[in-house]
Amino acid sequence: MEKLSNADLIINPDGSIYHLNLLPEDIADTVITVGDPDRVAEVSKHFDHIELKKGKREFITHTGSVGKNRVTVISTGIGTDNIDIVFNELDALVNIDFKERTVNKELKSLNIIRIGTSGAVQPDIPMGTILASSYGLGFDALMHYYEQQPSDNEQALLNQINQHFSHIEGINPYLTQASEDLLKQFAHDLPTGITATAPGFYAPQGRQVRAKNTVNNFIGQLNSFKSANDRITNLEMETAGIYALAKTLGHKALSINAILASRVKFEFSSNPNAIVEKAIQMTLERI
Ligand SMILES: O=P(O)(O)O[C@H]1O[C@H](CO)[C@@H](O)[C@H]1O
Ligand SMILES: O=c1cc[nH]c(=O)[nH]1
Repeated sequence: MEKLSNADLIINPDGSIYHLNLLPEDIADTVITVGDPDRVAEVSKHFDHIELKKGKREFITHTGSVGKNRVTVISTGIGTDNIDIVFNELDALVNIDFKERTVNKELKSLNIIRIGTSGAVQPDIPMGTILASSYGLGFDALMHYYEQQPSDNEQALLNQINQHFSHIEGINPYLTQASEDLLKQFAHDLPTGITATAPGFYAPQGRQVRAKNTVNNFIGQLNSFKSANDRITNLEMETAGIYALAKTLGHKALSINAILASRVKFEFSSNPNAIVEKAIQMTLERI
């Protein structure tokens, strides 16, 4: 079996993976990802027991238990460039033999749930809503570097989306569906919709402060997309990369969004922590 080189798979002298600073035994099969490193403790404060706290850069990890379930919570930082690092390294921890530098014969599939913050682009989704992403729609470039095999359903929906956005130069989105199993377990009673993942917070999410935007009324262009059963509900910066890389690597993923902003009503929450806390409690109760 082909060995992975020292430059492709970087293992620290203590046997941990390069950026996450974790050993294979440090992570559970259920992994919660959050963007903000400070949110890791906000999740693990609800654990019945914490067995491990580690970190490096923006990647903070706590592993512990919720009832009988072992759970890891890890921060990704902001953006799909960080998702590239976190997901490849989480996968390496469970699917690569670090001593032999070879891929394991039997591959493990993790259950990965993001608890993130997001802005709504539809007028009927108010601030404070907890919403699950039925699909992740990536306006960033991450997945153009990986081979993908969209399902017929994903390809058909992406074709309609491409047509809708065809007049905007330089946009070439990718689309991946949520894990149906995780949707059933965590989000059967939540509103759902397509989550658009942007490669930035300001102009890439239609915000204008001082620098001038090239795309006019991006929010209007997002919320006017309609197919038979699907519409774009919200904007953030990681979900599409998470769904696409998880699928590529054989893991299940679901994104739970705490809606902090209504982009159509020009509102941003004055108490974002309360909305995030609601999303955390709801997710942990369903593990
Ligand atoms: O609160 P998190 O999980 O970081 O998610 C959202 O908040 C950040 C921007 O403020 C981006 O990472 C976006 O995806
Ligand atoms: O509007 C928002 C709110 C949170 N996170 C984002 O990326 N966008």
